[in-house]
Amino acid sequence: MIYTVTMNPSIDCFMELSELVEGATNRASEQRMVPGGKGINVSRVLHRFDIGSILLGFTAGFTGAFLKEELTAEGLQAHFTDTPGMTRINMKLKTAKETEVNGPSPEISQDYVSELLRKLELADKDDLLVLSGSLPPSLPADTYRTIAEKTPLKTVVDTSGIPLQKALSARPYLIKPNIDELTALYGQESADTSGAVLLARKAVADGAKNVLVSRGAESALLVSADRVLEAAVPSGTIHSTVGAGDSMVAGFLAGLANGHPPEEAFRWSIAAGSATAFSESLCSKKLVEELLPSVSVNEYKEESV
Ligand SMILES: Nc1ncnc2c1ncn2[C@@H]1O[C@H](COP(=O)(O)OP(=O)(O)O)[C@@H](O)[C@H]1O
Ligand SMILES: O=P(O)(O)OC[C@H]1O[C@](O)(COP(=O)(O)O)[C@@H](O)[C@@H]1O
Repeated sequence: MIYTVTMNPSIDCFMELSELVEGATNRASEQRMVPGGKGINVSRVLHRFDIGSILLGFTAGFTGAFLKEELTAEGLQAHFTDTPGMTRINMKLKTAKETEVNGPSPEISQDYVSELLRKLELADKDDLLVLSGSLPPSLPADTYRTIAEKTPLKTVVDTSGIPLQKALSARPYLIKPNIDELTALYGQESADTSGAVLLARKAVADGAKNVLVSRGAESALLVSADRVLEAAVPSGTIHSTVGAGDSMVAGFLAGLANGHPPEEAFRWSIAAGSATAFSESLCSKKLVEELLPSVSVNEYKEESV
């Protein structure tokens, strides 16, 4: 079984408008509200691949109730813990560009993390744990590391900044930084492909078994102690990149769950990320399957590192 943890879920409220004028009343032509948050998106995509997961994390208020209703109606196992406050709303504004305003997290006390750990005690040692998204600021920055260290489960961590840096020492099976998150992790402004490989290798030296680096339309890398793989990303028309990174995590896990080795799971990951970027919402299995043949993976040339 796969457990996904979303400590700071959201309702993602998508609005389309021709332009966004600061300081004016803007009117949207379209509006759509969907469950959001990184672990939740991973579970929603896995479900499209007929892979079950248990969704853990914290929900609050009527927005939290909406989340649980929607996810349950979709056939997902939403086992969230209710907390005081209000699950946030994240605005996703689509003009010619994508602008995001993510709401603040409710305050979550340490007691709720203890309750989450109790729920994880039910997991089997062969289960997989996905810790995804930002941490509520009321929790210590090493919360993911603490959870990963307290469970015997193989762990995937998809977060950024200090929580990611701290989680590395818990030796996660996989981390999935985008290029900005990877460069920020090591205090750099930017990195080209060889720079990204160097930084991903640092992350491996610091504890990650596999580092899946997404670089938007440019390429993606899968770096582990013994090899570096690079893949080109399919081209297509972008509808919304919200959830594309989460779809990569889900695609990778779906590939593994279907018995494929990591290099093939890497292909699934890119096909899923791009399928979401080319869709209005999260990817369909059908589009992922259509894109798969166009994703080729190569060993990264060592001499150019
Ligand atoms: N312009 C694009 N064209 C094709 N695929 C894209 C594009 N932007 C994103 N993707 C897909 O989404 C994945 C994740 O995108 P990226 O922006 O790097 O990560 P994140 O969503 O985590 O910030 C990419 O690896 C790729 O598969
Ligand atoms: O927890 P964070 O970092 O604020 O991110 C939450 C947001 O990220 C998403 O999970 C999408 O993430 P990606 O685009 O990186 O896949 C949204 O659903 C959500 O609004």
